[in-house]
Amino acid sequence: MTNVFARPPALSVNLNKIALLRNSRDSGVPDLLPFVHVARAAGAVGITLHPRPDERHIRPADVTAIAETMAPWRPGFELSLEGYPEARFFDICAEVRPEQVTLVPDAPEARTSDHGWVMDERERAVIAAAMARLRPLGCRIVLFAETDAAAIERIADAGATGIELYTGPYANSFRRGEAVEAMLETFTEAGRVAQRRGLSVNAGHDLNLANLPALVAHLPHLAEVSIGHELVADALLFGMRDAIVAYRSALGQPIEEHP
Ligand SMILES: CC(=O)[C@@H](O)[C@H](O)COP(=O)(O)O
Ligand SMILES: NCC(=O)COP(=O)(O)O
Repeated sequence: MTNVFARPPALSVNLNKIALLRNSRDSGVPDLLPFVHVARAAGAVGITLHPRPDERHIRPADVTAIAETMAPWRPGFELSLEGYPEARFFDICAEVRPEQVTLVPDAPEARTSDHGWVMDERERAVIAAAMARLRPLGCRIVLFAETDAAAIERIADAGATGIELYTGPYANSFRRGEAVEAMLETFTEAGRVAQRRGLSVNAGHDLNLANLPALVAHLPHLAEVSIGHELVADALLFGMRDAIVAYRSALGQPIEEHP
């Protein structure tokens, strides 16, 4: 299937790994704020931040400072926060009122986000409480999801705005040179289920310049990808601006000539 009619997906730049490097010393270097300016100038749709409970990378103060930096350009240049639905995270969201919140089912000690919501009875209760807290903020409420049609249906029943499809296993198989066509077809089917239920479709985790085009081709109406780890790794090699432009090109976005 080719994504020939829908608008190319937008790119939100996740700065977690810049913060991880910053936290390895007490100098405050690298400062995150210049990367916000570069991301906007390079055509990203916004910034994604994941203030985890252990503050291994993004801290609440980073969210506040980045929101203030972005203020003149919001809501067009979007702030997107990711996190587990608990009081600390809700307080951060209430303070900066992001355009989008993506809820992940991560345990506090999780090494990274490595699964979506199954929406069993316990999780449905957690999400219902989260919806009550987040809806008044007026943000899009997205749930991290796997390509499980039944779970996506339950996410729609819970009143979410959209899903973010977890792409970690796909990226891993792609990296190992394994056949991924079957996985891509499951993304296509998951996208169909989401679209039928009125859910927007985002995607994320371990996406990179090599594995993006096939995913985009198999996910018509993919609205947005949020990318951090591999984009920052590429930025170490060829600069943040050029990395963002390369990822936008891999998404099929028209690249305007920069002066
Ligand atoms: C939800 C997801 O896949 C990522 O956005 C997540 O934020 C990655 O977290 P780490 O950067 O802590 O691995
Ligand atoms: N939601 C995915 C994200 O924000 C970044 O994930 P990754 O590219 O760091 O794996």
